[in-house]
Amino acid sequence: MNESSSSSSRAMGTVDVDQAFIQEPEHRPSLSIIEGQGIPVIDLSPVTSNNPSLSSIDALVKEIGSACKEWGFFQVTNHGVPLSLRRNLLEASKSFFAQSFQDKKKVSRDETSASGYYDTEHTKNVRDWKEVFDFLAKEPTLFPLTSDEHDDRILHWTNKNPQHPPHFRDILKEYIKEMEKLSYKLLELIALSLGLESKRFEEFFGDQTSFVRLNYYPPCPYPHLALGVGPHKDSGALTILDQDDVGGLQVKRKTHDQEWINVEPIPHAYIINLADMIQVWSNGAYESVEHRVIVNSEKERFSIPYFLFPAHDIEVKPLKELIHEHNPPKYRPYKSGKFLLKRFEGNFQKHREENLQIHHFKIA
Ligand SMILES: O=C(O)CCC(=O)C(=O)O
Ligand SMILES: [Fe+2]
Repeated sequence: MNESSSSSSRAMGTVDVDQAFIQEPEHRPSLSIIEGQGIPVIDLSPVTSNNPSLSSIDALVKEIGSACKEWGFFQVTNHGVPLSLRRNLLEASKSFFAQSFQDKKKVSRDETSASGYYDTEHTKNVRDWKEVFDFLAKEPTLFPLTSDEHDDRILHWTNKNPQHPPHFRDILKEYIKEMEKLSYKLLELIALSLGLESKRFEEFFGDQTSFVRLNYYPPCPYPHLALGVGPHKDSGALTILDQDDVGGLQVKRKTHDQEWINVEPIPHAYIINLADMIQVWSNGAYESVEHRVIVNSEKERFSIPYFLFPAHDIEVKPLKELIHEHNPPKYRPYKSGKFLLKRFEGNFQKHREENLQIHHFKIA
């Protein structure tokens, strides 16, 4: 966290608490451990090995379908992403965040591009206890200038490229290639599990606006009051997350009790979560699930999500194959890029109004 973050602090008990980080009482985490069955762990070898049998792929599609329905969150093993590349990226991330604030600020995000460093993200209007570096999958990434539906002006976003650590850009580029491969495999499995043609989702991702995020959660002196990331749903298609061995990610269980469940770190696995657009495309058959990150008073934590987003001008709406007389569309169409801009605009200060969410597009 930068030095200016304490400028608005006031004393609360013995710790100096910056009010911008403080969650409303209902969102403050209980730090006791919740026992319970964790999210499913799925072996992807039927689609990553050389000679898969058709029956093993069928079984995998069924497993993915149940995980999507029951949890919206699962972990995958044997996903094909080289471990050495993941280690290199994690080391590069640690070495980037270990620099001084002045050095990190040299690659700050600004209005010319969403790529870069910042430590001021707000989720639902409360400041997150974390630092971030975002890197776009495509260069340039085309994105609307404003959220106004009638404004056709487009920006060409490019990446911010830190001088340190060396090869930062090359490692990220290589990592993005792997994420693209894995995300297309997952989209195929999800399409098949919904009874769709396997490549059904691919057309949305030609000019994709996906990005990799490096998250750094410093130790936090008041983990009972703040969160690394407040409760939210991801707004793209899906997210592929690499987390280190510290833990802190929690997912809201879909059963009636709505408990927060810890997502236990499993060495070498990836966490997959469905995001808002899969919910709309599937007409609510699958749902985007709420999750959050709790912080730790002693340990720092690193995580690396890859957010898969379609092209900015894709109109997101329930897929026609899934719509029929007894299953009419449950969501109004929206333009991917305009929706995201409206949502970001709402993320900037702490105020009580809810920022734009997918349920605002629900047809009553
Ligand atoms: O750090 C994590 O484990 C998850 C972060 C997250 O949910 C997000 O950045 O959207
Ligand atoms: Fe998230």
